[in-house]
Amino acid sequence: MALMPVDDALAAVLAGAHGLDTELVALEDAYRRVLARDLAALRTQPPQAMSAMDGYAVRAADVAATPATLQVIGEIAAGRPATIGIGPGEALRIFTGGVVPDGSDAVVIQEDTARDGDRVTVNEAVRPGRHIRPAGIDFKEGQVLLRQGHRLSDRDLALAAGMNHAALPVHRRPRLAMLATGDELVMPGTTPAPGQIVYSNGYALRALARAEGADVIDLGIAADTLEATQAAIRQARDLGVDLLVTTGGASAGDHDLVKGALEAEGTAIAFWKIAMRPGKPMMHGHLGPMRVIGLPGNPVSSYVCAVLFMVPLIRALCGMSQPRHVREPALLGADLSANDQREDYLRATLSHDDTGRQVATPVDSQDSSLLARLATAEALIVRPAFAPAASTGSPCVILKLPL
Ligand SMILES: Nc1nc2c(c(=O)[nH]1)N[C@H]1C(S)=C(S)[C@@H](COP(=O)(O)OP(=O)(O)OC[C@H]3O[C@@H](n4cnc5c(N)ncnc54)[C@H](O)[C@@H]3O)O[C@H]1N2
Ligand code: MOO
Repeated sequence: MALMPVDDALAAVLAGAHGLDTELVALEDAYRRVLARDLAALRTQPPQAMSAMDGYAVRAADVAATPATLQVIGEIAAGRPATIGIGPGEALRIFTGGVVPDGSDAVVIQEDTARDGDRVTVNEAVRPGRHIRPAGIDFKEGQVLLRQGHRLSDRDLALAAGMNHAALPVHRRPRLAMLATGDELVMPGTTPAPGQIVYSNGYALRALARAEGADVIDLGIAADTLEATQAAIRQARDLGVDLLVTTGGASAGDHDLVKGALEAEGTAIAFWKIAMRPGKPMMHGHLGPMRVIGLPGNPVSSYVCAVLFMVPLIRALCGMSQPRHVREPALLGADLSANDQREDYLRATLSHDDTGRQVATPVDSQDSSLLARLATAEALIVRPAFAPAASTGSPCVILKLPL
């Protein structure tokens, strides 16, 4: 198969991927979940005009000339509206959040008054409306404030609460199974024998998948045999997961068995090998309703491919209306040579120049096995295929990595 352009590969991965079933979750559990329908306010906020300050509810006309002395006829606290209104020459003591009484059109802050028994002298004039939050200034009943396909931020939860929703309709989390391959892999904390490698990829990938909203099942490490790899693939299928992510065994060597094992289990491979660096041997397919992403084994390759393909796919299955990454402009912090036919994703650190513009500087080695450089990187510089040489300070496009 020919190398597939990155854009085409992403389109293939996202084809037909939509939000999964809808479930109702308590507001407390809805952080970063994706709304399954538009959300309208169940109430008007504030429901009545309210004072923004502690002071006195007055008629602005009564205090147009100062000092003006008014009769204090009662008190209003938040949650305890007055049963009376004010007439000419009258004021009501009011506290922040108190409902502005009938007859009043302004609030004078207490710092601008002098109280003497049941009389108050106002020393500063106020214009009508001063320190009053009109009814509905935040939002009105029926107003749609949060849209289907939107991932809920912390502020959105407060807004939804203010709208009087105790539970929210969201798409269920995609279920993702992660399978590593490689006889050479041993778990962190053990003593590797000569030639063995500590298993690392899965820790980043599972954290990334969970942060994007997936429920992740770890299928561990399959031995480098077709039987073991096929058995693990069947296990994922039988678990009914939405997405199987494999790492390693994706390229052309005698021990790279993932594609063959997937095909032997009946997976329809949509593509294998992408015109990108790192990550060329990535593959994607469907085994019945289960989607499969086969990531390369090199730690950087697996991570970059996961960011570029697994993350948008999880977002789409979570129901996000805009699952793709947002790219940003930056300036190059180093000279780059001309690129070849593979779109390049260079690990880079970020800084700012003295005018505040973002500068992306590639880390000193781009080898796809280098975990330490990957951990230092804050962004990927995206270089199109056949991009000409570019010098320090010239514009580039970046994709920020998760913090
Ligand atoms: N003749 C060719 N050789 C290779 C090609 C090619 O096109 N022709 N492609 C190269 C590229 S590009 C990549 S990327 C790698 C990816 O190969 P695999 O997906 O088959 O990965 P493995 O061989 O299984 O592993 C590569 C490397 O990464 C280590 N690894 C694997 N899994 C993990 C893990 N979970 N944690 C830590 N390290 C892991 C593994 O031990 C190997 O060192 O292929 C090139 N070869
Ligand atoms: O894609 Mo490989 O990741 O170039 O090493």
